[in-house]
Amino acid sequence: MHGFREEGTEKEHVALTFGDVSDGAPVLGRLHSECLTGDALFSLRCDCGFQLEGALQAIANEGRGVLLYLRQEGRGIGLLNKIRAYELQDAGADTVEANLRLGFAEDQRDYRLCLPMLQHLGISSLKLMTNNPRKVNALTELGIQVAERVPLQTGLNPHNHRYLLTKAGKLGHMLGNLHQGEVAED
Ligand SMILES: Nc1nc2c(ncn2[C@@H]2O[C@H](COP(=O)(O)OP(=O)(O)OP(=O)(O)O)[C@@H](O)[C@H]2O)c(=O)[nH]1
Ligand SMILES: [Zn+2]
Repeated sequence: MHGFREEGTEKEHVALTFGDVSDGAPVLGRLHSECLTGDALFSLRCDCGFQLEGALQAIANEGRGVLLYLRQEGRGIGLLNKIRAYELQDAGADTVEANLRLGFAEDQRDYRLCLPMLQHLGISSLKLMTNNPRKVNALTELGIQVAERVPLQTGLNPHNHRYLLTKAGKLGHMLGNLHQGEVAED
């Protein structure tokens, strides 16, 4: 485990590595944005906890990989604002509309902080586990090669179905099999 402090925000980020990641070959990796509710409190409103567990399992299976745990709670708006956004969503807004109503962009994340973290670890090429094209583009622009995008689709349930549809429809996430009929109702 490697700890990093971001200049300016003073946020503390963490990298977990498994095996030798600095030999130059593409590394199975995940940029995971903090989600206290999903990652630690088992919320079913999103897919974050399932993705975190799935990514760590995949890295363990591969015997080699990296997870950057980025303190970008709520797509960068912070925990308390995410709770406010959830209240708006309970009143009918979707996840993007809620952010906009609170005066934020739909996605406030900035991935530039990943570059010094990956450089420190000797990683220049990733097999990136994500459904989010913005992460692929951001890393590529930073000069990190994305040798492969590995889909990370897991945790679909009745509570996050609408949220995932919005991510696919408005945020460009590459998610297949989101049809209502395939979701068991509770
Ligand atoms: N503002 C806001 N943030 C949310 C909401 N639900 C989850 N999040 C945050 O969204 C971030 C995860 O982003 P996602 O869009 O789910 O996934 P991603 O990281 O972009 O893409 P993947 O790599 O495919 O997982 C975490 O920081 C969560 O806290 C929501 O309704 N509103
Ligand atoms: Zn989440």
